Amino acid sequence: MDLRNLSTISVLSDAITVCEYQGLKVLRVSHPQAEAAISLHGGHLICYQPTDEQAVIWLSEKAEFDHQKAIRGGIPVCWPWFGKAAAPSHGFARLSEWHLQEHRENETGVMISLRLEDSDATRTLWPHKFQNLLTFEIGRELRVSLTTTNTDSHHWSYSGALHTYFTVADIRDTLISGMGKHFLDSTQGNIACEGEKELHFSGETDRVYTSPKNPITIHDRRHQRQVQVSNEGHDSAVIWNPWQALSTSMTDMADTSFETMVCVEAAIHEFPVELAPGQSHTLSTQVRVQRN
Ligand SMILES: O=P(O)(O)OC[C@H]1O[C@H](O)[C@H](O)[C@@H](O)[C@@H]1O
Repeated sequence: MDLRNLSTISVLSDAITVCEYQGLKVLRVSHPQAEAAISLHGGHLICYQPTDEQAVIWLSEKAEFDHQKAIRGGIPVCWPWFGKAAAPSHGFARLSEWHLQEHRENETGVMISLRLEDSDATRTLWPHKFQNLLTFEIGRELRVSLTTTNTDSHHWSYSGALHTYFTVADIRDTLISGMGKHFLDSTQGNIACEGEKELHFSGETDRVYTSPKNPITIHDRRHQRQVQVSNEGHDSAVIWNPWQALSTSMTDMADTSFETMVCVEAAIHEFPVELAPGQSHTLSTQVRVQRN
């Protein structure tokens, strides 16, 4: 996505502009340390590129910008469940309109916070009151934090993920370390497996790593860089690449675009977080690029 193609609605500050892109409202961040874009539909970060660095976050060239759909790429917020535990898949947060709560900036970067609360529409899908604050800290590094508060009068629990899509030069020349050895293999009916310390890619990969370390490192050998992903408030790391056949079957992915992406997701998967009235929990992911 070329951020210059977004049409300006209003200027919020030196670094933040409210724009329109194919009917969606997008906050464009242009700061000496980094460029980024966040769609209010989904609370979805769709671009992040530190200055003098290649794009870090992957966005499908065929992504559909539509209020009814999730955007393919970026950082979808999967909440209050992960996957097909209920409908819609990955929960309703990535399909909801988020609201700007707060923004700040200084010489190191920009902070933007978005808010999503329960409504009649969310309560028909999930009968609980909540408040979600989603905070983006954008600079040389990226940090995304989802703080969930139970605003209801009864306990409830949730799961989910910050489902980050990373750009790589070539998935066949990429390896991942730090995700631990134990995983559930979604391509084989979620059987428990033990893998190697490094993950190489040669086919569809859809794994829930259940004892991940910090950081998980994406070794992008052709870009001659390492992307370090440090997660908090999670219990698992999901690693996903759909490979050729699945990419071809998806209307919002080009046939070969699996070659330039990999998802490393901070997930609450194994142990749903239970919150008493008034309690909060934060799930976060931090992304740092290091040159070889
Ligand atoms: O197509 P979506 O609903 O966005 O899901 C995309 C992918 O998300 C996760 O990584 C899951 O582990 C995959 O099984 C799923 O295919």
